[in-house]
Amino acid sequence: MSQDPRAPLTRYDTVPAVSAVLDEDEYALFAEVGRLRRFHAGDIVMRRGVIGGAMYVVAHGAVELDFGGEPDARYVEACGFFGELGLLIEGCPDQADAVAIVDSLLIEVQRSDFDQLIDRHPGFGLRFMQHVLAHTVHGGRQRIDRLQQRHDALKDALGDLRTPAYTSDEHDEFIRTDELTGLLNRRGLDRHIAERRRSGALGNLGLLLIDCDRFHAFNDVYGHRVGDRLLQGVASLLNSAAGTDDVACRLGGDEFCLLVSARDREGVMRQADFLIGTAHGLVQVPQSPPLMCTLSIGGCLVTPGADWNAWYANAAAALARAKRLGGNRAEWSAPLSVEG
Ligand SMILES: Nc1nc2c(ncn2[C@@H]2O[C@H](COP(=O)(O)OP(=O)(O)OP(=O)(O)O)[C@@H](O)[C@H]2O)c(=O)[nH]1
Repeated sequence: MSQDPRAPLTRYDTVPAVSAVLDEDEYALFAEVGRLRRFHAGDIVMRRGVIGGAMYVVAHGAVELDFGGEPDARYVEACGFFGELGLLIEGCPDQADAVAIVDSLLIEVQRSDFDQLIDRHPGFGLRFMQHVLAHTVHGGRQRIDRLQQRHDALKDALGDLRTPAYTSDEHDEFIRTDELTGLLNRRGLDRHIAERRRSGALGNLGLLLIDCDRFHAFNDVYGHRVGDRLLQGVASLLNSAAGTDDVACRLGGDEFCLLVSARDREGVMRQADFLIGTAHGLVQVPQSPPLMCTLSIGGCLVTPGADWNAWYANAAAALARAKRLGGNRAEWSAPLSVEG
């Protein structure tokens, strides 16, 4: 059935949406012809390069799309759709790997379902194709912008290489900084402690050793990239808790530390409780993938006469206790007897 171009406007003739999210009417029509399919977290929904011919609409849950060669994956949540090109263009391979990142319910729409839909609602077919086209063009434009930015960054980097532009200060900062989080790395922390020791500023200091709870499982469920984002979130949390003289560091993997100005156990543990409480609060925010995981913390006072290895061992003993007790808590270690 073809539509008279002079026909009055229907509700499908409005300006097409740019994002790959269906409005209420579109969603209802796909739900009418599609088939509900359940996917568990980690299940593959479609593979890049495979000729699939089906489109999916997220009814509940979330799916990660990896287009390959793009720095960031795209997340599709309720009412979002993907796989539409495979549906609309016969023989067109799917453009992305799609993986359910939580248990999800998807509406699968085969080409025969879509044909049925067009027969029943011809105006809808036109409107949906406009929507897909607008989204594809917009996505293409974004991709071009990103390529342009990458090109500019590479050009700058090349320029920097030609002129040995790194000052020794910049080089110094580079080797002291953790690339993922921007916090100090172990080398940076060692230098910081050595400087403080030289200037006699190791007194009234506490050490918090901070570790993410069950991070291995988090990576398994949500993927390494989402795990990276969570580590960046932990770093932001530490930065926001750190006072002007405090220093946050990523020791490696999912282990961090915070050197805090504090005279006694109360001062150190106040900071630890703030971190535990804030992380726990963020975990409660319904968000997929989650913003945060719970933390475990071991705290102790820094004894200036001892060295990093002794402080670390002291805080690590408290951290191990916090983990044994189920995580999401801070434990304390009594000060070492060595005095400087
Ligand atoms: N995403 C991401 N994961 C990392 C990175 N560095 C280390 N990991 C992962 O962090 C996980 C650390 O897990 P574990 O130390 O075994 O402990 P856990 O699962 O947090 O368990 P508990 O500490 O006992 O609660 C490992 O699976 C590492 O692969 C990183 O830079 N990014």
